[in-house]
Amino acid sequence: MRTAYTVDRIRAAEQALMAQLPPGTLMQRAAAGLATACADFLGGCYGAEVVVVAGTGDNGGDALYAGARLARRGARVSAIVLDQAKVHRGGVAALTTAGGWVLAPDEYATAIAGADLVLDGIVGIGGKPGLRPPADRVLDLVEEHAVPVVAVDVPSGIDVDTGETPARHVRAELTVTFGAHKIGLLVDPGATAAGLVHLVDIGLGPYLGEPDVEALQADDVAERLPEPSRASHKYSRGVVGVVAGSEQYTGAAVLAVGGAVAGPVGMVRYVGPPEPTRYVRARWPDVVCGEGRVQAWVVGSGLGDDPARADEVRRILASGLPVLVDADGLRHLPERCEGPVLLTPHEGELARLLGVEREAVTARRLHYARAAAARWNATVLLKGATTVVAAPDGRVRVNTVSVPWVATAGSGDVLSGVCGSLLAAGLDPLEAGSVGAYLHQTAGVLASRGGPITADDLARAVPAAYRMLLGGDE
Ligand SMILES: NC(=O)C1=CN([C@@H]2O[C@H](COP(=O)(O)OP(=O)(O)OC[C@H]3O[C@@H](n4cnc5c(N)ncnc54)[C@H](OP(=O)(O)O)[C@@H]3O)[C@@H](O)[C@H]2O)[C@@H](O)CC1
Ligand SMILES: Nc1ncnc2c1ncn2[C@@H]1O[C@H](COP(=O)(O)OP(=O)(O)O)[C@@H](O)[C@H]1O
Ligand SMILES: [K+]
Repeated sequence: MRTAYTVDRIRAAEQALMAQLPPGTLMQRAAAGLATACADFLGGCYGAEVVVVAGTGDNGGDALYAGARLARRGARVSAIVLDQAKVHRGGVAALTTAGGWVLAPDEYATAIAGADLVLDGIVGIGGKPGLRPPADRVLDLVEEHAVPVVAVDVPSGIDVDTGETPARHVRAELTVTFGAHKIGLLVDPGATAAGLVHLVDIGLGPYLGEPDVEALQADDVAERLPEPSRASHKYSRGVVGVVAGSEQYTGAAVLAVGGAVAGPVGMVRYVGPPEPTRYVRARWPDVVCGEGRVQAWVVGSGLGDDPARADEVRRILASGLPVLVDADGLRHLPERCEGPVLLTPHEGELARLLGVEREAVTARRLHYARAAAARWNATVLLKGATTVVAAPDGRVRVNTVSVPWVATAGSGDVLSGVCGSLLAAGLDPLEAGSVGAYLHQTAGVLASRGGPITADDLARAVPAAYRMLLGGDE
């Protein structure tokens, strides 16, 4: 499990650990891990040109000490000191002792133009969002010359606790973070600004407590994927009912059912009008069409605006059974949901639900997913490159495994079927949403292999992704 914490929790853990260690120990641990990661990134130190950008706090200190280590290993390391009066003095002394040097302002442009790597030590967890002068001017040069950036702890300028980027910020190829992941490294748009994230263990683990945000990894997903036993029969494995598609949107029915049959349930029921029913029957002889007992429902994709279907959605939501509500179904939510409910909006749908602009949701994904979960007393899965799943009790999971080819028409319909199948097999909405999102994107990786895919390809790849995660034969 990848776990992320607020800045306050990380600071508290740091205090507890520091009280037991000689001064400066944690910074040296951080700098050593950072220097090793930079050397790996560069593919060797000797002769590499590295520019350290050091702000006024300990983040600058980490960057300078790492620069000193790289200089000792043969790199040519210079430093841009953003404020001479407040810079970490020990860090500057270590760098110059190791053969590095501090640049004069008229040398910045040439040094950055010739750099193989810029180390962003502008601000870390003590930073407020945005970049003050002269950091912004230095970043102009870095972007102009397209120099790769390794961010120290976090990409400077992001909101570390939320992943929001309300102002100018660094875009890194790699972020080397210390002690624990910060929430803003896992949630977009901060996650995108961070690039790849490498965690350096500095010993905070025993002091961190419960995480604020979690991200499942392959072994966590494998543990959670339901598997039948010798005693299983089709009903004990779970039955999922799908209410999706209409005369106009027949594809939504086929794709949502496609996701459901690819999941762990023993049986799928489809309930819908004649035309989509014909398509579903033709495609899956194993799907039972018509009402009947189920353990969970998937409702909403491609329903259109038929009032009879809206009543059906309301009736299902009032049943107390686990329900996944997607797309058009989201227009028929009660004032507050009862029972286990998983809502799966994309940003536009969540914006409409909450009466805000889509851009606001894009900018504040964690905030609005949490707000909607609290407002409707339901788990909210906000789709996108980093999917956020927020439960009404405050727990949050994000899915950071993704492939952009999955952003294709009908892909969300497949996701609804996959997550609904997991709900019917007994997972609670937070588990079903987070496991389903991981499974769906893993199917995308397998189906795509670097090229375009259709939603149908995605559904067909879900069983292979399931098998791979369980450690079965390829
Ligand atoms: N936690 C841990 O376990 C460990 C932490 N370690 C390291 O310490 C880092 C935290 O260091 P930190 O507390 O000194 O704060 P830091 O992030 O350097 O920035 C504060 C300074 O920046 C300034 N400033 C603020 N906003 C700004 C902006 N937008 N643009 C420009 N400047 C801005 C702010 O100025 P002020 O607002 O006070 O005027 C203040 O002077 C942490 O990220 C990690 O790298 C490791 O060494 C070891 C283990
Ligand atoms: N950039 C991206 N990278 C990976 N997956 C993405 C990206 N953007 C969207 N997705 C995924 O694609 C699916 C799109 O769903 P949705 O917006 O409902 O589309 P549709 O309504 O056409 O089915 C979701 O699972 C979402 O998480
Ligand atoms: K930084």
